[in-house]
Amino acid sequence: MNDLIKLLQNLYDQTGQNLTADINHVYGAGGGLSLLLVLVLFLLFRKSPTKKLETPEQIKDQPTFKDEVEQVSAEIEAKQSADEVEKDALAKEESPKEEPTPVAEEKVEEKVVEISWRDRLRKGLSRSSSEVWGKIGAIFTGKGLDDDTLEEVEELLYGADIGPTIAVELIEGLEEEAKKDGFGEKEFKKYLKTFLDSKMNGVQATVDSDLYKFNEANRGKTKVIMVVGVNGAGKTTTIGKLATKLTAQGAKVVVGACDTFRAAAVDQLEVWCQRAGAQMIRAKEGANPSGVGYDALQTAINEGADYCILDTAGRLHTKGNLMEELKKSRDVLKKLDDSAPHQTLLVIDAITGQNALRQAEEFNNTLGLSGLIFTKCDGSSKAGSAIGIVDKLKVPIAYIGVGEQVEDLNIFNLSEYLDALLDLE
Ligand SMILES: Nc1nc2c(ncn2[C@@H]2O[C@H](COP(=O)(O)OP(=O)(O)OP(=O)(O)O)[C@@H](O)[C@H]2O)c(=O)[nH]1
Repeated sequence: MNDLIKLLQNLYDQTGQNLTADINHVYGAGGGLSLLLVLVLFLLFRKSPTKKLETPEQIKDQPTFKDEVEQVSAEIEAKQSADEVEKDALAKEESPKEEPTPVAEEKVEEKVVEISWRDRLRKGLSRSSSEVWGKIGAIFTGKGLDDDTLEEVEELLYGADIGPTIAVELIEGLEEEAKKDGFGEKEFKKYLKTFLDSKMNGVQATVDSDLYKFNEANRGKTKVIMVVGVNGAGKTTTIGKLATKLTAQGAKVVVGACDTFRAAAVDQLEVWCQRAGAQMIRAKEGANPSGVGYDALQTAINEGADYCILDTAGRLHTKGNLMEELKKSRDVLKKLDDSAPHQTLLVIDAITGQNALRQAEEFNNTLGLSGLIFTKCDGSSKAGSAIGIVDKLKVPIAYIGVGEQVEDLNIFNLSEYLDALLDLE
């Protein structure tokens, strides 16, 4: 106690207080210190209150210091990654919007089955080939012809739609040929090809090549093609295909929709022209067919088009007034170009058979045809009718159609046609 009194007196002296330390001062200082200690402890306990643990489970579950450290670390990590996400998002917002990376176009393996023209033609003429020419050929067995089989051949040839004149000539020749030893089906077909070729090739050589191939040297010299035929022969479809073939070669094409009777025909033509990239001129209100033809040619000349193709309304060759109207439509073109039309093409549906000759004769008498287009050879066994018309009228076949696609129309090649018709390799 004396030591404490001394310690207190020293403290008074050093701090310059004029006091005398005694036992009461020691008790007072001790009480003050105790109070200070209690206060410190109270504050400490209030800052980190401890939970009152009641059950053994609670005690067991009470997080240890290690747990707390791990939890705090996890919280810090979570906070850091949240900050990073937020930072990234902010950076993205601030940076100019990135264009989405174009997804590489998936290459769809499209199996485009390319069918050659030769195959299309053979397929198209297969009915004529098997139902007509195959049957006739099968009669020739290499053992000559007796009267009965000759009669059978005659009958089939007359029904082959090649026309009676050619049929008679053929039979006369065949009577002689069939006497030769070993004159079988193969020989018959070869003989037939030579015969038909000799009948047609002179006429076929007169087709104007401008119909097939656009000649750059003729750029801007509008070639006028007038397309005529009976209803539904395939005029509009053929014009669509033809326009497509010419524009594909770089030619500028104007098409005149001169069918003022059937609005659907004009709409159908418009679809073809849009696809082909050709300009179509349609009738102004109340216009007549000659007027549309005139307008179309005027446009074609003004715009330096290479071709002006005129689609006329279908008409029966037996209707005199309608045939006269066609003549008027043709003549009005001469006011703009006295050499127009440069081509007048008759579209013939192969199904027509022998009646096609009558049609062709009437149209030829009225307009003077420069070419024929045989359509729908795929749906008929009468594709042979083309032969009789060429021989009789001396008008060549310019194109042949064997289906509804653009690829189904092609230049008429005599040798190819006869090979397909007679099923020769
Ligand atoms: N199978 C087949 N169908 C064809 C061919 N050519 C045209 N057609 C179809 O024949 C139908 C008549 O063809 P269009 O072109 O409208 O005939 P159009 O002569 O213009 O007819 P109109 O305007 O009524 O005189 C259409 O359904 C064509 O798709 C062909 O070569 N083969």
